[in-house]
Amino acid sequence: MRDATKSVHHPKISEEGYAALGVPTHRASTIVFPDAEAYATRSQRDLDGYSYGLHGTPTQRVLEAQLTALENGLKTVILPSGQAAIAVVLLSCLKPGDHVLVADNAYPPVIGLCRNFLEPRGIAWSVFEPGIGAGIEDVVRDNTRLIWMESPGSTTMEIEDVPAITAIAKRRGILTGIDNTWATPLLFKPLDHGVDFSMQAMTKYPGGHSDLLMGSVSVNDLELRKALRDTMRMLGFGVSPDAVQLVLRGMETMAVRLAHVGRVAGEIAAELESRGVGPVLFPALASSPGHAIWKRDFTGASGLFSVVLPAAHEARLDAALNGLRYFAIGASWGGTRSLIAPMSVKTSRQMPHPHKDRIILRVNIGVEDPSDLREDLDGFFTALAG
Ligand SMILES: N[C@@H](CCSC[C@H](N)C(=O)O)C(=O)O
Repeated sequence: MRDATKSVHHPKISEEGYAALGVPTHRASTIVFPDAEAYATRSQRDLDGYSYGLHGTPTQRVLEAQLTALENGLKTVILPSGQAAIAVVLLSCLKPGDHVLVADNAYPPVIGLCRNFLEPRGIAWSVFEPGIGAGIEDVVRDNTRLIWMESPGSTTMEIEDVPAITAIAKRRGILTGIDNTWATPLLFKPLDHGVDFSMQAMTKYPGGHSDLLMGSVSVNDLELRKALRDTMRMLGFGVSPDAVQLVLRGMETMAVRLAHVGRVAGEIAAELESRGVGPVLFPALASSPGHAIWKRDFTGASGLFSVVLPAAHEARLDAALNGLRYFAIGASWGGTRSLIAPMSVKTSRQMPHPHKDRIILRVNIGVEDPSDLREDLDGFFTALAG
């Protein structure tokens, strides 16, 4: 072997006696095969096997298996973002002539996907009131193929009656999916409640440090997993093993972080409600829509809540935001840093909503000292009140 060849052919070394706690980052585009026949038959390999880097390396397989275990599922796929995960669910099971029912509190880009991508391709959509429960029976159509839920919903935080909806969907042969990003499978396990597609944006709590994008979908049915993987293959969707490694690391502390931010968010949300800063939207508060269902179905709360800004305070919002010391101004959430993001549901919400014309402040509680956070919020709401 000459030098140039030696330079690219890595020597085999012994790994005997080596063991570490972290998951190795296996990077690959090319997967190599032991012989010509193995290469020729690579497409027959099991979906959990290896054929091309886009479809996963052992690093991805570890994360898929770990999520499957947490979700009480059978299989999991991982996608480049939460929105990509939602899109792949919809594209894997809808065809022209079908209809999809979407919760009116769904992440706004889901409505954009329905309006701007599905509808021009002959897939009908409509929204349902998040508190509809068993009333879903009245709004499903003969061609409804999928019901898409989000509980609690983006920004407005209503909890949906998932068991009531899935019971009716099953009887009518309709698939169901949910964005479970707020709760993660640690606080709510959708598959246990009859949901077919349990999706979460791992961008948030599993990643946990505001530095990556990823999504996952877990299922209990091999055919659904195959349809998801086929769709991903056609669209060329895969995830970087480096990002997966960061999620695996983040997940090791997720239970501890969630318990902490859920407790602090609960205390602060209750304090803000008593102070009368405006309606506080947080499923753990008795005043929040769907609180009784949250108590029945969830094992806890995470650290994200919303505060509806009174119209009289809007003019002072920018100055109040600029005065924050510890809260950063930013929209994504679930990381270690506390955030405030002014949001509006004016254009995303299809149905009437009491806060449709208001600015809604989405508050992410991070892992800073709660006393610093209280001080910062005290100054913020004092400045808003004028
Ligand atoms: N429902 C959640 C998460 C939606 S996806 C988040 C992110 N943009 C991604 O694509 O990973 C929310 O409302 O934030």
